[in-house]
Amino acid sequence: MTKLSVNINKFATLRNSRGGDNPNVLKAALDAERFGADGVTVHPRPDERHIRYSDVREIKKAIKTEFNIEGNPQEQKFVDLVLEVRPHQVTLVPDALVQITSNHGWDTIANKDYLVNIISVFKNAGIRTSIFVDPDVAMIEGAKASGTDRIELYTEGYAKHFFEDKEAAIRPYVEAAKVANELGLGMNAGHDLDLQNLRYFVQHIPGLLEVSIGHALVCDAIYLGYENAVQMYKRQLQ
Ligand SMILES: CC(=O)[C@@H](O)[C@H](O)COP(=O)(O)O
Ligand SMILES: NCC(=O)COP(=O)(O)O
Repeated sequence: MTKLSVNINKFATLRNSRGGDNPNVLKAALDAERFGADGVTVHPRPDERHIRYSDVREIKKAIKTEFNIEGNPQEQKFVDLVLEVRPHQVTLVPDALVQITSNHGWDTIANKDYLVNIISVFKNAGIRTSIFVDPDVAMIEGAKASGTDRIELYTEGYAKHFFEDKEAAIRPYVEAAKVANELGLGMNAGHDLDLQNLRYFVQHIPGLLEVSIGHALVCDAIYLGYENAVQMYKRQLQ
């Protein structure tokens, strides 16, 4: 069954908005796993707008399920943090500092040499690697050449068009998944997945190992309760 990794970035957004420690980010991570999540994801951005490097170190000491750290390895301090903390998985995301959120995958062809090198650094440290990619067959093939363990399909395009034409919205992802499975690439997915679009996605993407979900889940938790929200997302994966 596809695993759920809860991205707790937005708990940190709320905490930072008042300069205190409420909500406590470590508690959000531990509660996610207590409520049934299979893992926790954080995305410490260079400006620490939400998750701080100190949060990452604190969570690593206490987490019992899978820890996934996302970020851009072109920031040396991100590489240093990941090698220090050694999470189960690192997900490489090609975000520029100025981006409000992640909005594209790697050009795995243009960045092949760079990705081969940085992926080997993390793999040699015993950390599973995943790279954020668009549902583009050429990029999936390029990901295989990079030596990464997994890809993470960037699902904003699917979410954006889900209600207007879900068959069309899922089509590129089905194609990408077919190639990833043929190449023996592990497959994760994430970005803008929610309670409305998640089940259809999981039903149509064979071999999907993990979804990482944050923004919508935290928004749902405000209205439905955090424990209830985590369990509602888990039920979408059954
Ligand atoms: C890689 C990805 O799609 C998400 O983890 C995204 O990075 C969320 O980042 P924000 O929480 O800063 O929007
Ligand atoms: N990798 C995707 C992720 O961790 C969460 O993305 P979102 O659900 O906050 O859009």
